[in-house]
Amino acid sequence: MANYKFAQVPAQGEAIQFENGTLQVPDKPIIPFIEGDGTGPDIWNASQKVFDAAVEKAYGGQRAIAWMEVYAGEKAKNECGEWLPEETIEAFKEFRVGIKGPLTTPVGGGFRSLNVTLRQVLDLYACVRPVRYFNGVPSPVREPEKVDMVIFRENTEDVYAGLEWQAGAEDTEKAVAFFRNELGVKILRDGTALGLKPMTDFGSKRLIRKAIQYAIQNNRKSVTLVHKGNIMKFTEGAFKDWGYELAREEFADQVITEDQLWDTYEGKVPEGKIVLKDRIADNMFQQALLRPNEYDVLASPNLNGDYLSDALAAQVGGLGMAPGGNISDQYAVFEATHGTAPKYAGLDKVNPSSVILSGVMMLEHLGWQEAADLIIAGIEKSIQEKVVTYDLARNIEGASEVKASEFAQAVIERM
Ligand SMILES: NC(=O)C1=CN([C@@H]2O[C@H](COP(=O)(O)OP(=O)(O)OC[C@H]3O[C@@H](n4cnc5c(N)ncnc54)[C@H](OP(=O)(O)O)[C@@H]3O)[C@@H](O)[C@H]2O)C=CC1
Ligand SMILES: O=C(O)CCC(=O)C(=O)O
Ligand SMILES: [Mg+2]
Repeated sequence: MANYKFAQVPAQGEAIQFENGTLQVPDKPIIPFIEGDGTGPDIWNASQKVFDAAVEKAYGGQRAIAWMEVYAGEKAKNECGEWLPEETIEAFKEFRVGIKGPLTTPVGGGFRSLNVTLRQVLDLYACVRPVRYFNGVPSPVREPEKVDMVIFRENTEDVYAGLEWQAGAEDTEKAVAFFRNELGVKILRDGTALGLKPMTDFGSKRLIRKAIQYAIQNNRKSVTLVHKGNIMKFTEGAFKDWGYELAREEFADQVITEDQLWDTYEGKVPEGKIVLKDRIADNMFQQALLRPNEYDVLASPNLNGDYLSDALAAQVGGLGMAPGGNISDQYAVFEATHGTAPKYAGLDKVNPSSVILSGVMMLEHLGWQEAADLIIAGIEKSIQEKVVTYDLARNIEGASEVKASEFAQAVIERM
């Protein structure tokens, strides 16, 4: 076991193991969690109660989560003297499955995103963000029930990797000189800033593989590659090409392309096949609004996936309803799609459903489906009875607006 200086390892729990490619989950797994910055503590406190109540109700004490707080962000800076102690990363490795609240990232300077760092150092290569509609949630679109998509966003590469050089810095000038003199790039202005957009077949294919496997295992209809390959030909265009190549190499029996669908199958999807499509990203944003029922699993490079996540979340009620998980073959750290929503920090106000639903994904990942189902039932009933937080209440007539903690209690009472 790693040597923990700040975190306390719970005495009554065991580590999840990974054997022969699968998780071995004990009845009392130790699950590390990061509370998060801003609204993080409010949401976490509400969510944790829901998880414990659901597990208790589903398994009558035979199973329980042994929570282990680990530190990152402002709390870590205050209590451990650093933003992301090494032991936090060690804990997510040692215990394999964890959950986190949002962490603040300064804009335009300061430290790099701790969220992105965690994804990179743990190599959590797939950011999985399901977008589904709960009956009764107010939405800006006419038929939100048609939205049922799962975003698989590449999580380790692309401009999101944070490889940037500041305007005027010595290294930047060297790089600019290299591009001008060695590669003949004429259009770089003096004083330019630079960023790199690294993308590989390895990184793209493992993400697209996970998306296709998910589609097969969950009887989904299609996987759409979302790219800007007309403009960024060798990065985003290659993402698309690598996706089709992967489908040919590894999923020839299960996947047909959209061209094959029309050329060979006259538009009728053969039983048991998944259609692989691609859309240029700007078009995809309007397709998602106008024809959401034609889209199902989406696979995209990192930045497109970031934008798509918030845009699609809006269609089903907003970021308060948007869960996610960062998943690799061995490790997983679940987290909501949204950030710290700082203006609401400490008000016990924002919607904890995002983190509660991220916990549902975590329980499903552990194979604890019964507990996950109880939570979904509790959320559905609370919303049907119009017991909701401010974000939904502001657009539901006759709603009872409750605080984050009260919403969690309402879910527990309705499980
Ligand atoms: N994974 C992570 O940890 C992430 C961290 N961040 C970081 O968070 C910080 C703030 O980012 P910002 O751009 O303001 O984006 P946020 O996602 O934090 O908030 C944007 C808006 O979304 C709504 N919202 C967010 N969460 C909830 C919720 N739980 N319930 C209801 N509504 C919600 C609020 O809308 P309204 O104002 O309409 O009420 C809020 O003002 C930044 O430092 C950013 O880098 C951002 C994204 C992810
Ligand atoms: O790390 C951050 O601050 C932002 C991350 C983000 O927006 C996301 O992952 O969706
Ligand atoms: Mg985002």
